[in-house]
Amino acid sequence: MSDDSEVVGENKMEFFTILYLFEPGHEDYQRTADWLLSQTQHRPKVAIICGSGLGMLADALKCQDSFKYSDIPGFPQSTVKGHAGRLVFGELKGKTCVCMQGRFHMYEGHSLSKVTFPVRVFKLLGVETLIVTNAAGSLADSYSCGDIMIIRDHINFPGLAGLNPLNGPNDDKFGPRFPPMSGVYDKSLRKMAFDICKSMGVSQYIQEGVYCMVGGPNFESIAEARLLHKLGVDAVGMSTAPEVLVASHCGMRVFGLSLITNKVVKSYEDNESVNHEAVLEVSKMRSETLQALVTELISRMDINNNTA
Ligand SMILES: O=P(O)(O)O[C@@H]1C[C@H](O)[C@@H](CO)O1
Ligand code: HPA
Repeated sequence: MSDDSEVVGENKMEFFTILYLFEPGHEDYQRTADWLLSQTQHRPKVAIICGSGLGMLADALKCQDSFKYSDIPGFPQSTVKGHAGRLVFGELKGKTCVCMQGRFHMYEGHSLSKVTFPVRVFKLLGVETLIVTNAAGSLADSYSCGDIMIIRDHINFPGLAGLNPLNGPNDDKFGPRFPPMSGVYDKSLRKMAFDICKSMGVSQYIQEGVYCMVGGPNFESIAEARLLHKLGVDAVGMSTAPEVLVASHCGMRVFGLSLITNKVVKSYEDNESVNHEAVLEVSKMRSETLQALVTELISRMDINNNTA
């Protein structure tokens, strides 16, 4: 007969085992991918995830096939303003792409496997490169509102605290149990983006730095902002790291951009405060530059395009 502590331990295991039964399995991702493949002739090699207010990135796609998230079997729903909730397939300078107009955030109540569900579906569609974009607040003193930060690396705060989309049984068909996270943001794509910005004449507001994901939905307190600043964070937001993690786990190449929509308040003397409307307003301000940058980056990418 086991003592009480052993019984508690056993129950705990059972709880987590039951919990993971409700997580998507390989057949769920496959079902969604098969449905999409049956609805469009496009066979994308590049996927773009649009951050808050950045859905216009999809407007550049030609010969579009577009699907509301609510019509896609297994897809979660967007609930945040500035995230339209549409998946758009199309051609960009001869390269086939799929673009998420709206992403899923943990604070909306989605589990991290739901937040990252589309990324694994993209993998099954044949996507090899993921471009992530987000709206973020800056901690770096040298950054200004409207700057575009090429993401060099990230700090995944929820991940460090044990909230990880790869928790639970590992699906070896996607990737290894213990994936490395160093060098995830592709160096050659980052260099290419810098070169493009130079030729576009916009280098003065291009930065490169470290993005930090926090859980949200609240913006940071001043003490939290100071902590992040001390940790070397350049920009903070509420997304991106889980998507990048899952993309890298299944072998995708990753490139990321943060649009600096606000400076995070770090001083008790500062009476400014941020709000979502202001974030969306600044996103609009840089939409053309971001679209031109992403379009040129994709057009220069070495992609083996095969259309169905
Ligand atoms: O989807 P992203 O990361 O661009 O959205 C940011 C973070 C919050 O969802 C929202 C705050 O305004 O914008
Ligand atoms: N903090 C967190 N997320 C954000 C911010 C911010 O200041 N701005 C846009 N998304």
